[in-house]
Amino acid sequence: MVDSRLPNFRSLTPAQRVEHLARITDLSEDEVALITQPGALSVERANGMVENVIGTFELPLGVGGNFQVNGRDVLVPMVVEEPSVVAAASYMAKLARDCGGFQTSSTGPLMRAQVQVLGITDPYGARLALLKHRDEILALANSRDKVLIGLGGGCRDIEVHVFPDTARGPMIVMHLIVDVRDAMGANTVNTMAESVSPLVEKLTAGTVRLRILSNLADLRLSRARVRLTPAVLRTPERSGEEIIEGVLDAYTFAAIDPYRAATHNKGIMNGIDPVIVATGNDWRAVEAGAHAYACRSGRYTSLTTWEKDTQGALVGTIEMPMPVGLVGGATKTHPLAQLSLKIMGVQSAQELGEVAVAVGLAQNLGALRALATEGIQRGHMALHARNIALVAGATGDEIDAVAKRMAAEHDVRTDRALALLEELRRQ
Ligand SMILES: CC(C)(COP(=O)([O-])OP(=O)([O-])OC[C@H]1O[C@@H](n2cnc3c(N)ncnc32)[C@H](O)[C@@H]1OP(=O)([O-])[O-])[C@@H](O)C(=O)NCCC(=O)NCCSC(=O)C[C@@](C)(O)CC(=O)[O-]
Ligand SMILES: NC(=O)C1=CN([C@@H]2O[C@H](COP(=O)(O)OP(=O)(O)OC[C@H]3O[C@@H](n4cnc5c(N)ncnc54)[C@H](OP(=O)(O)O)[C@@H]3O)[C@@H](O)[C@H]2O)C=CC1
Repeated sequence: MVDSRLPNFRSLTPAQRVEHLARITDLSEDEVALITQPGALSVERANGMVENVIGTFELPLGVGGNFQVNGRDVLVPMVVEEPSVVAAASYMAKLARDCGGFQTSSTGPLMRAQVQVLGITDPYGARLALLKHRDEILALANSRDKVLIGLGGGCRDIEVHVFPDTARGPMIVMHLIVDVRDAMGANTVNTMAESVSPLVEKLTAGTVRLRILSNLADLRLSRARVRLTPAVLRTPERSGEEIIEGVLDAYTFAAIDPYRAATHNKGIMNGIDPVIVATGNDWRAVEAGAHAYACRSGRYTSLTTWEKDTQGALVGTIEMPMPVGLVGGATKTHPLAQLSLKIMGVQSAQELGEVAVAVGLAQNLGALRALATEGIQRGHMALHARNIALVAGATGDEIDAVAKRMAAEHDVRTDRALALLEELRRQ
């Protein structure tokens, strides 16, 4: 079993980190080379993925450490350009593991496809016509994807939503509810939606326009819960109780105010998107689902909840759509995507979604804890300082030397980095 606790990982060189990772996750020499050498995604392969390709664009690949999910240690590959994200997630995962880590669950992998029908005068009558022929519609949808049916997936049900009075006249929207197993499922459900459209037109005497999945994947939810005692949260400067009160104040702000909720949820996605990108999944789909779900009550609010239990411990939860796959899209074409799954040791798309939301919950706590106590700048800017040093032209040992001076001075700016670099080079 992998030990995800990574003490001193930060003080290793990237090569030493990969060596450690390879040892504990059993990576082959070829897999190590994929991580360490540039060009894991060849231009030839990239050219097969999207259009007008002229090259590839690399981003840092880090590892979120310390995660324990349902009692299993998980190393989390994170592709992200923003400093302090990996550190904050690892930090909160370290605290959480002392309290049993993250407990997760999820719904089945059910996606929705929408079929828009116009040109009808009796939308409620058309609804009943579709519901009456539900089995026929399901059979037709399921005749299209033998592989998915063989894997135990397929179209499970239909819903019909009526919009009796729109700017374009009465409209009905039929949803296909499809179990997409280990795929993200967009192409799968879109094919089904297109294939049932002639039957839908026949049954409703209407005209079908759009046939496309819904990114509000509210039937495909992943959930995570974490519980941290005051003793675990305590720092030399502050009691655990004080930190919990601060986190609860911060959460309440996000729960009541959409201006704050947008930033709060961005902090959650700081943790989730890097996992989605590292596994070759469609982060726009996950982002769209997250924010639409955050608005499901009609008011945009927090994707997480934070509360205090009767023993005074902080309890955090998250629930959100997680349309991710282990197959399909770029998950098998980008060589590093499958490697990320191997490092995580996940066996199903559901498990991947659950790990991703656990990381999002940890990330949210990392930001709230910092914001409600010392402020975000100390930890974040200290790590961002390395970026600024690079912008100023620092190389090799100069990067850390310049970054440390700026962090110590609480003055992280490019002009200061340039001055420090000049000073360093004069010595
Ligand atoms: C940055 C820390 C973690 C420092 O915090 P610290 O107290 O200086 O950390 P530490 O040195 O005591 O280390 C504690 C643990 O953190 C991890 N850690 C610590 N440093 C590193 C590092 N260099 N490399 C790798 N891991 C690191 C590591 O796991 C370490 O344990 P160890 O393994 O060493 O026993 C803390 O200040 C923090 O969590 N800050 C919050 C940062 C954050 O949220 N960043 C997100 C970007 S800001 C944003 O975009 C979102 C936001 C804030 O707007 C969202 C919102 O408003 O809600
Ligand atoms: N609005 C959106 O979010 C949209 C997103 N997209 C894109 O769609 C792509 C994802 O679509 P998706 O349908 O997942 O991709 P694919 O169509 O590439 O893969 C799904 C197919 O893989 C096959 N398959 C093999 N093994 C499994 C398994 N274990 N579980 C499930 N299916 C399996 C199935 O049948 P078979 O082998 O017969 O194919 C299935 O239909 C992403 O690239 C996304 O960006 C596209 C349109 C809109």
